[in-house]
Amino acid sequence: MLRLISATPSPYARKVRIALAEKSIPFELVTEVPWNSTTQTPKHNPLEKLPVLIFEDGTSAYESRYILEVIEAKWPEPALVPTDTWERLAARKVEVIADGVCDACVLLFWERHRSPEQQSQEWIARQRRKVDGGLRALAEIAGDREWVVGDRFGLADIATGTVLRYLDVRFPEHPWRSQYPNLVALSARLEARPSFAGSVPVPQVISDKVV
Ligand SMILES: N[C@@H](CCC(=O)N[C@@H](CS(=O)(=O)O)C(=O)NCC(=O)O)C(=O)O
Repeated sequence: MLRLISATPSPYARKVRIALAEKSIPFELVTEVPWNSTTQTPKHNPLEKLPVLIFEDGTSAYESRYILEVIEAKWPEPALVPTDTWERLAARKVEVIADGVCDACVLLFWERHRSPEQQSQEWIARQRRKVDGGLRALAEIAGDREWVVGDRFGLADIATGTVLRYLDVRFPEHPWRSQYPNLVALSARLEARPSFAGSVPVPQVISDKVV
């Protein structure tokens, strides 16, 4: 059985969970805390990050963007990336922006885990700028169209939907809902899909000291 190492808050893992669900690919969800010493992730990814997709032969794929490319190659229908080269590249650019906002949220989250005197306000401000800039770009790209890129649901919607809901977990005070009504409407449409409803992110308990 195909296995996916995931974590309950992970937006990167949620992209993969949604893609597998949208393609009706059966898999075992292995939920863990990659920040605890009990994690199995390093056995399958030398970079020690989840998500990790583990195939029946024991080989693994890691880095969500790469995992999604592998899934698209192995199970092409229904397609989640446009066939047109430039539309496909537009969708991948949306994923770059969305992942970049998630990356900034992760850095912000850990900076805030440091003792107040250790926290760098400059570093926090820098990450917040990346979140604000990325959301602004996503709002401009999405506009008021039904789908973020092209004329059907796909990768760009998965990436955008997952980062928006991830903010509720890691950056709940961010005012994106008042800033971007178009993203609020898009998020509501996407979260109504069974693949999204079945993978809503929630915080996890981290027992080890990480920073
Ligand atoms: N670029 C990676 C990021 C993955 C990532 O940062 N995963 C986190 C967990 S979560 O933030 O997504 O919940 C992790 O495993 N971190 C462990 C580590 O960085 O050592 C991807 O897209 O897969």
